[in-house]
Amino acid sequence: MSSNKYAIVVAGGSGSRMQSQLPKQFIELGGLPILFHTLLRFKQADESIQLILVLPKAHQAYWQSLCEKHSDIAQRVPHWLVDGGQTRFQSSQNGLSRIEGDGLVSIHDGVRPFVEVAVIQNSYQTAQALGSAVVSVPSKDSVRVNGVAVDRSTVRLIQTPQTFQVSILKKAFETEELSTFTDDASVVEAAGFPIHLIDGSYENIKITTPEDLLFANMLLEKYRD
Ligand SMILES: Nc1ccn([C@@H]2O[C@H](COP(=O)(O)OP(=O)(O)OP(=O)(O)O)[C@@H](O)[C@H]2O)c(=O)n1
Ligand SMILES: C[C@](O)(CO)[C@H](O)COP(=O)(O)O
Repeated sequence: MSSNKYAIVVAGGSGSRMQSQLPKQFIELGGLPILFHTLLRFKQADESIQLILVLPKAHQAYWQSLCEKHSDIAQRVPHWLVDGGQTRFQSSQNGLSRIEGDGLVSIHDGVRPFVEVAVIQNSYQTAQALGSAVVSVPSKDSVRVNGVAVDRSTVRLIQTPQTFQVSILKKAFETEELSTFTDDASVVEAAGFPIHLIDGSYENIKITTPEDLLFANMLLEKYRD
């Protein structure tokens, strides 16, 4: 298998649940837009990772202006810019179309800036060995499906990164989109490939609603030196 490593950072959504004027991926944490924090984590994990950033066309000029404003950081995270799609599935697909040849590709939500470097590294190592690696955590709450209690120990909450052999992910994305495709692992599984779960962490939050920003700022404080 080729040793090329890619990361597709999807930030093509509209962030409607955040109810903020500024698209949520551009909101600043500690003076730096969220997206830069996320991109930096991948370069910290492995400098050889080639970054592909998926952004709506309408946000790209603003992103370029942020790259100029934060040029010292921007030069540490060189990336290809790809147009966002109508859905997350289409955004992943657009990012994937930028990759030629085989290797490993991680797909990660642009709004999960607290992913640990060790988790990213483990995801590439596991995908290298097994074809896929999907980050997950146990549920801390009790769980009911359609009102019926289920054994919580059987439940895993799924995060990103989700890392795959490029050829597997490309084959999986040849399909028509289904409403059940809420992440990339569900696309890969529907194509008949096995999914291997690896441990994530509760700090790897997806910044989705306003209260997530409160927690994000607390996390930032925790790691400030
Ligand atoms: N068409 C889309 C929809 C989502 N995403 C990305 O997928 C990640 C997870 O999605 P979510 O947090 O739901 O973001 P939004 O779709 O932007 O938010 P909302 O559902 O609140 O509108 C985000 O980084 C988002 O930008 C994307 O790249 N393209
Ligand atoms: C991909 C994901 O972050 C895994 O938990 C999640 O499925 C994205 O869901 P969203 O509704 O698009 O935020």
